Amino acid sequence: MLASISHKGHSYKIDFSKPLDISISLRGDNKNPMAWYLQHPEIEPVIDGDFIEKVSKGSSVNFNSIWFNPHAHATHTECVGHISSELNTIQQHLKTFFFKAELISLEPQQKGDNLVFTKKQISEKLKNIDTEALVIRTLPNYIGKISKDHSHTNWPYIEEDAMILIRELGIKHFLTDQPSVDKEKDDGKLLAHRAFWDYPKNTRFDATITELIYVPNKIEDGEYFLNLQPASFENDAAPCKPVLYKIID
Ligand SMILES: N[C@@H](CC(=O)c1ccccc1NC=O)C(=O)O
Repeated sequence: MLASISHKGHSYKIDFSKPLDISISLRGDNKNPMAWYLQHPEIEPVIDGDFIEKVSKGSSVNFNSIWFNPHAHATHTECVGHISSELNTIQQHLKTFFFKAELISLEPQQKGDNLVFTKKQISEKLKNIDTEALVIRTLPNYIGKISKDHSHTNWPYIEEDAMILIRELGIKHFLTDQPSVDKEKDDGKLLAHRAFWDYPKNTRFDATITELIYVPNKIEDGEYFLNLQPASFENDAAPCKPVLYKIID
């Protein structure tokens, strides 16, 4: 299914039959990725007395309850509600779901004990400074990311001035394969989150950060259309299925 898109004075073609899924599927065992010191999600049948709501146990339906945390377990999209004292939900603030996007792959730089993405790296690699969404794939990229336990790993993070650049370029949606854009243990500073949303000075309520994506190696760096589709949760964050579409011409 081909679609022709007119966007900011340019014409593009994409093929809806060729989605490039950059989400991680959620599962109820320890092959699920984990962060923030939680154990894995649970997907378990409802139990009513002696009766287990599972077809293989005599029920007419499979009827599972699911326990998970969007920030720790799922590809998830968050809004400023993640760091604000007042309630701001992804359902309230994200109102459109298609964006022009650029995917770049970056190897974080060692600075002392930390691995960081710098302003220089991003400004050198980014081709389209007009992009609405920026997707960063961390190098090295490997399939183990879809079941990694990130807790206590001090993952690579975005330096504050790099995030200020991203905001100043007008990029509204930022996607990363790390559990956070910030350093794991930062005494609550959350410098990149605050810089991205410009919170509390000039808050960008419609801007989002999507974490714990996985971008398979077969997807090349470049420009795409992005369908960013978080589930309809009245919460700061919701599980999300971001999908890229290659631009055909
Ligand atoms: N980096 C913060 C902690 C933090 O961001 C956090 C801690 C526990 C559970 C979730 C967290 N952030 C989730 O996005 C700190 O060290 O205070």
